[in-house]
This record gives sequence, structure tokens and C-alpha cells, in this order.
Amino acid sequence: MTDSLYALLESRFPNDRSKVLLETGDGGTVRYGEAEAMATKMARALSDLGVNKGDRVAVQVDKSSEALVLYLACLRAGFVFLPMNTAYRPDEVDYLVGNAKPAAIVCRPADEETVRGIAAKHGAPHVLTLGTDGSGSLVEAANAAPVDFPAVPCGGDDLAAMLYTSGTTGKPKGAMLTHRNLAANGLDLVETWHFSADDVLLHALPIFHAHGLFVAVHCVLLAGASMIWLPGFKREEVVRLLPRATAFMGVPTFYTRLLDGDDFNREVCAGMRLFTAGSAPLLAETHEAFQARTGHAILERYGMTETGMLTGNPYDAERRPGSVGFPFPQVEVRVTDDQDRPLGTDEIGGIQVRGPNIMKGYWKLPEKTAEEFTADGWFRTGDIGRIDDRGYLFIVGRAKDLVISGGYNVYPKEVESVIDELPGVVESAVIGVPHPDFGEGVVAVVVPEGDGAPDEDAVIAHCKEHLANYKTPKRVFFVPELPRNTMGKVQKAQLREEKATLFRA
Ligand SMILES: Nc1ncnc2c1ncn2[C@@H]1O[C@H](COP(=O)(O)OP(=O)(O)OP(=O)(O)O)[C@@H](O)[C@H]1O
Repeated sequence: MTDSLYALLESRFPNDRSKVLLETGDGGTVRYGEAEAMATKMARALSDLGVNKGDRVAVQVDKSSEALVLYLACLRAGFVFLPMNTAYRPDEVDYLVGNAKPAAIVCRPADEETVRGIAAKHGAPHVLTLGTDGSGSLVEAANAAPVDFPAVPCGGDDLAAMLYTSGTTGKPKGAMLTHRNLAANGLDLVETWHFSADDVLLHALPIFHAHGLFVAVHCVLLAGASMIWLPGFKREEVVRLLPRATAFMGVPTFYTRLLDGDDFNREVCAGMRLFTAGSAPLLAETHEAFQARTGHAILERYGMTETGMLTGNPYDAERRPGSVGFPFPQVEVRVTDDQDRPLGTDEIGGIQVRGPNIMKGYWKLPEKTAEEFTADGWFRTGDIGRIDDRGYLFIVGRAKDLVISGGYNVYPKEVESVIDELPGVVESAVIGVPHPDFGEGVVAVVVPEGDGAPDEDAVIAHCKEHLANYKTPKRVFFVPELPRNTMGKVQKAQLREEKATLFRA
């Protein structure tokens, strides 16, 4: 008996292994049977080097079909897959390698020399390379290995993957995800979102993050479905290939970019049954514009690296713009006060979650882990929200974004919503920056649209009309666009840094 995620996935693979698992945008294909055989050979090659069950395999490579096969190989062998953001610079890789102590590092061929230096410094025994065209020493070693490596039995509690998160608040922490965590969440999603063997998912997300790696890939594998595998999000490619797909998963910026041209329309989406969004809040107006253009209501869901997916708008009932919907079947969600006491309908507090999907803890940080869980096993997400009388969850902000001005709590999301109502405003980001009197002063950064955009005084006047004075921005700045990372998250830390000395005498 094994609770290995690999065993579960394999049990769901189509009987006919000649079915296409993925197709690359330029017509190349990988069949289920080929992926299985190659994963076996890669597992064998890494194992022959001395990588053992429970060892971390750190990976910083561009998206390719081989990179996906490497993930499967690690699951098969019981290695802990540790994907790294492709944008990480050597210092960041150095930190992660020093912290995670991987037995092997797989990197882009061009980074080999740098990574070898990092590996030597931290005693990581093996460095292998993987290029986007299937080149590199990892594939060479796998090609030379026999198709002979029985799947390693794993317990539900054994680690399957480790993803580093929250670089925005200090040093990144490794979220330890077990076979049970990933399996439970994957099964919830496949069922809730009605994935079947007939689905074709257009995959344009990165795979170093939970969204593209777990949410998207597990839905496909657990349903025995297929995917079109793009190296990244390119608007023209997505518009070209959508007519061949049934499902698409994106971060909000994917959707605003798709809407940015008339060639994206109902016809392109005729065969689609599901669009999902997450990783960052989807603006209600994007949701509405998308529905008007395509007839599809984007299904917004909410999750975290540490927890997998937590809630989502319903598949069969109303998908409400601005809400992140209901808990997935195996997930419990509550909103609490500072003392972990559950709050009532529409009361705003910390979002806490519980279920088989919640991580085991932060790697080598037992104290930090203990802080994030209540005594009875609820995980503190750090997000702030409310649940309405129909059970829909709304995210109001993030605890780490909270601004405390003159002793009062200001939830940036509330102020942003008021500013965003103004004609001529595309979107806004509200931050707190050091202020000599108030501790923190509220500052708004606004993206204007067209000629009718309001000026600083107009934004402040509008806020004063709808919000208490302490919530009203003291200053307003205009920028052509907000700084975002690859997952579409607004980089508030960067904005705070830019404005850090604004109120200094
Ligand atoms: N649909 C959504 N609406 C609003 N916020 C969301 C949504 N989905 C995810 N989020 C936000 O993303 C957070 C989870 O993001 P993630 O685990 O990627 O790391 P992070 O905390 O943003 O930090 P880092 O990117 O530095 O790792 C959630 O806690 C929530 O704040």
C-alpha cells in the first residue's frame, strides 16, 4: 500500500498510453506512455547518482516538456521536487540551496558554471543541466538509463515538493508539501471543476509555482486529459490555440491582456468550458468585461503555496465578481478575531483554513510553523476577509499589507475599491509609508486611463466623501502601470520602498 501521489496519478492515466499528454505549440507531442517511460529513466539516472527518497532536487529551468517529466520522475522516486523561480538571481539561488541542501541541482545550461560554484559552496553533490530543446546532461543520463525503476512507495506524510514563498516578507521559507497534501487538493479540483479525459487545457503558466505546477498539471493528469503546453503567456499564441482547448487557467493579467484586442472574442472561445483565475485578485471589471466579450464567467479561486487551493466560485451556480467563492470539498474555512474566535456573517477578520491540503510546515522552521497554526490545527493564511450570508468568501486584504495610521487599521483593498470606482481610473494600489505623526501615512498609486483621469485633489476629495479621514490617502501618485511579478501580484514592497522618504522632514 502506498500513498504516493505518483501511484495515484498513474492509476488515473488513460489505459491507452498512446494518448497525447501534451502538445507543444509547434506541433510536437508527448504521449502518456512516453512521459511515463522517460520519468522512469530520469528517476533511474538520478537514483544511480545517489539521490535517495526524501532528498531534495532543486530545479531552475525554463518550461519544457522535459521539465514536467522531471517533476514526475521525482514523484516516482520519492525525491522532493524543489522548483525555483526562473527569475531568481544567483544570490537567491545560493540562499535556497544553502537552506534546502539539495542532493542534486538541475539548471539551465547557460547557468551551469554559476550553479556549480553555488553547489560546491553548500556541498550539493550533483549539478545537471536541462535545456528547452531537450538538451543537457540530465536528458543524456536519462537516455542512457534503462526503463527500469519501480515507483518508490511513499506515505501520505512524506514530502513530495517544497516551494519557497513570501520573499516579500523577509527571507523565503520552504513550504513542505506532502503526497497527501497534493493528492487531496488535486482530487478536490478535478471533481469540483468537472475535469474529464475529453479536456484539453491550454497551459501558459510558469511551472515553478503552485498554480501552473499543481493546480493545472494535476487537473490534467488526474483526469487523463491532454494539454497544449506553451513556454509562457504570449497573447497571439493563446488566441491562436484557444479554439482547440476546453479549459484555461490564468493569473488576472492574462485576462486583461487577452481583452486587449478584438481578435479575442466569442468565436475563439466557442469550444471552451472553463476559465479560472487566481494568484492575485481579479478586478470585478475584468470579470464583467470578459463575460460581455466571451459569454464566459471567469471562475475565480483562492489559494496559497502553503495550502493549495482553498476556495473557488461555484462551477454550477453564480460566480460573483470580487468573491473567491466557497471552500473546496475537503477544506474548512473560517474568519476569526485576534483571539482565533470565529466571527459572524460579514464580520471582517483573519482567514483560517484546515484540511488535508495544508502543508506540513516550513522547512527547518518549527517555531515559525507553530506560530502559523492554532492549537487545534487551523492555519493562519495572513489574508483578511469576510463570509457573507450566502457563504461566499471575500478577501478584504492581506495582514502584511495592513496600514496602521494614527493607531487606526486601514485595509488597502477598501481604499483601492473606492478609488477604482472613479471614472478615468484603471486600478490603484494603496500602501502605508513611514510618517512622523501617524506612524504610517496612507498613499495611493493610481493608474489613470485616457484624458478624463482625475488629478490628485479629485482622488482625495472622492475618498473623503466615501471614507473616514484616516483612510483617505495623504498623497496620490500616478503611474502608467503598477509593478507586478510573473504571477500578476502587485509588488507593494517596491512601491513602499520608492515612497519610503515621502513624509520625512
Ligand atoms: N483569487 C485571489 N484573490 C485575492 N488574492 C489571492 C487570490 N489568490 C491568491 N491570492 C493571494 O495570494 C496569496 C498566496 O500567494 P503565494 O503563496 O504565491 O505567495 P505570496 O504570499 O504572495 O508571497 P511570494 O509571492 O513572495 O511567495 C494569498 O495569501 C492571497 O493573498
